[in-house]
Amino acid sequence: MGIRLGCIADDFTGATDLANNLVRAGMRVVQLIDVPSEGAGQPVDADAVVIALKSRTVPAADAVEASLRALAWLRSVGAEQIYFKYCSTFDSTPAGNIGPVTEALMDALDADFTVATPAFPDNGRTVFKGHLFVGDVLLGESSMRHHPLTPMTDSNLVSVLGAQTTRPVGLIDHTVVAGGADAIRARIDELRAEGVEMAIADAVSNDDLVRLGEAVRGLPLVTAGSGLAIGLPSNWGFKPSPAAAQLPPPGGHQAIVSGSVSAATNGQVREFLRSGRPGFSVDPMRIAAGEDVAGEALAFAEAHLTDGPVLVYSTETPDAVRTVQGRLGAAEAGELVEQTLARVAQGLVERGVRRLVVAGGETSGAVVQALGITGLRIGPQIDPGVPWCAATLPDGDTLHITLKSGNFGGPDFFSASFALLDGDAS
Ligand SMILES: Nc1ncnc2c1ncn2[C@@H]1O[C@H](COP(=O)(O)OP(=O)(O)O)[C@@H](O)[C@H]1O
Ligand SMILES: O=C(O)[C@@H](O)C(=O)COP(=O)(O)O
Repeated sequence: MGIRLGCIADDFTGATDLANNLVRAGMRVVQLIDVPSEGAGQPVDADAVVIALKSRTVPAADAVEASLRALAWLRSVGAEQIYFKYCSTFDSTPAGNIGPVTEALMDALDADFTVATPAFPDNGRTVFKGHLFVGDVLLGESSMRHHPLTPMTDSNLVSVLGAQTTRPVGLIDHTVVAGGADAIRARIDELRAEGVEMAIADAVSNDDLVRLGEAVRGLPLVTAGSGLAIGLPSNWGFKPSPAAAQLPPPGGHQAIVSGSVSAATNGQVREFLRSGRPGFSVDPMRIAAGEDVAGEALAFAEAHLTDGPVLVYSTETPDAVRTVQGRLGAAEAGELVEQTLARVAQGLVERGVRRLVVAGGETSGAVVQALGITGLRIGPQIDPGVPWCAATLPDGDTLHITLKSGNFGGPDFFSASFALLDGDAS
């Protein structure tokens, strides 16, 4: 059996989130970090392949180029349908990258229609009348309005996507979705006849995603958060399986590296420190001043690693982040912090850490690249959208790693993740 679903994820936490939902719906999934170099990685023994890119916040032309390279590779291994995965909060700007990447993939696949839905009800992301809700509030009223790189102030996804593409954008609203796959297909035909090429699809429950999944069977391209993955595997006869993939037994020291500035991560960092666990705060202004902040963080960690998990974090409140960005520039501050945290992660692994939690999508990209990881095996789910994974380090050792999306996970996520790993795999 060949590759059924070929997936292109625009960040690394998003990729494991998607892989996790596919595994739980019964597919065997291989997750690759970036596009394999020519000739590498074939043949692939899996039902789905997820290629993790770091393309969410790069210039649109670079995101398009990387996504088309990923597409070419996925087609070379025979993928039957392509899934472009973006954030469940539709993180993007008027310049992209969701619109431009979708257009480029449609052109390359000769696709005249695709759907777009970031809905992920298990994590409180629902779409109704084209408007995205985060928990009980509209996207534009949620903490995402303060995001450092992709502030989301408009909740109407038809207009958000419309601003990023020259193609007409329509809506498959909830009345249609509730009517089932035939009704959705009829609406798609109607939109096509009107010249619409992309449509935001409403979904407020997993049942809606299952109905949508059935309806988009046969479309060459679908675009979504990770939620739609719940509804696709059954198109090929895969059955949901609560038994997440087994990972090898864990060992080694435990650490957390957090560069996420999302509201949920702020709460998780506060909770970890409140419970008396050790944490080292990384100050971007000190990095910019040329101080050896990574070295200090590693010396701190080394003194505590034998007593349990240690946290190294740059996580700060939106006000503090804005102040730093005002002084250094948003992109420059982000880059400085990402590179420092990536060096810290490398140093932690050199000091025997083999169970590592990383918080934040951009941060995870920097860390995984610095560690030389090329693929991940998906293990048990800690919280919706966040699985433990196993990676092989360049020296052959196994690292258990979880890449936590900024706004995912309960307040005690850090402690709970280590407890789950030890309970599950020991
Ligand atoms: N204290 C800080 N000041 C300014 N920028 C920061 C700070 N801490 C982290 N950042 C940057 O903010 C961005 C956070 O993005 P990401 O890692 O995707 O997490 P999230 O989206 O959950 O906030 C990264 O580029 C990170 O380097
Ligand atoms: O879809 C989602 O919300 C996540 O999979 C995701 O992509 C989150 O990104 P970060 O908040 O940047 O971790």
